[in-house]
Amino acid sequence: MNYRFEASRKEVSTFTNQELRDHFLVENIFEANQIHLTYSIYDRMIIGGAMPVLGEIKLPNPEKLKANYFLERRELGIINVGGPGIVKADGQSFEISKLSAVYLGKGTQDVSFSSVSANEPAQFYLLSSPAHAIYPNEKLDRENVVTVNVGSLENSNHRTIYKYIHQDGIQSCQLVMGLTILEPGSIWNTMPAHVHDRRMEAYLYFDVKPGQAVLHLMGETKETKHIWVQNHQAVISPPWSIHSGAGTQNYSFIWGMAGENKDYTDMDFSEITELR
Ligand SMILES: O=C[C@H](O)[C@@H](O)CC(=O)C(=O)O
Ligand SMILES: [Zn+2]
Repeated sequence: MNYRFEASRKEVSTFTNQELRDHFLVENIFEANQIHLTYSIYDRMIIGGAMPVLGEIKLPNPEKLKANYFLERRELGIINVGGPGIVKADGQSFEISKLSAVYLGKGTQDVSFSSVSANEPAQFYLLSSPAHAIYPNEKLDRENVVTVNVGSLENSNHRTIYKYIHQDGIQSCQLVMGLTILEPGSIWNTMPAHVHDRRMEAYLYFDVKPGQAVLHLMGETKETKHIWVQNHQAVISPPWSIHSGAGTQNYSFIWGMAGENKDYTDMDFSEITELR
């Protein structure tokens, strides 16, 4: 498991492109038959991916957690962005196709991942935050997810927000998770930009078409920075940072947060004309 420590606002404002990438970009999420995990010190979120091709892969118990098992003091949100796959949790089996999700609560001991077909491997995106209470393990199929249609083609930000784990959805201790799909011709996510000092956020960009990329924006409103992000790469957003992006074409991304509250609408917006 990789570690990503904090960087101050002042420090970030002086970062070179490479330093910015080293701190905030997670390049390796999905690798055949592997689980990759990155531990961010921001709200102690673990960001990762599991891509089983042949057989099962187990959720490990990284030494750094000093736990008896991964979910001893944590909860886990899983969204599949690949082919149909199976999540096994203490003997219970959840089959999920693309864009369906599973929540696993604190106390779940044995977790493993497999694909229905090696020709179309599942790609499970993983987000885990510390948990103090047990909430039931649950699956949510894509067709049952609460959606909100926002933005407009005129503003190049027409998109649908799918909310999975949040105040009024799957219950969790602090994890909030969902995804956003941009319509063809729309490229901007989260514009007007916002911050929520109360929660960190992480993004996984997916369904970025071959040859295309996303310009992810971060930093303070008056000191913005950018990172070019490829398909299936993730970015970590500190609680004080904006998180927004413009693609060279439409794309999708999974967002996830942890912190003070699970209120999706708790955002402090910036005026677009205030951005620097
Ligand atoms: O705090 C919420 C997150 O930043 C995202 O859900 C925003 C988003 O998906 C969008 O506006 O496109
Ligand atoms: Zn946000």
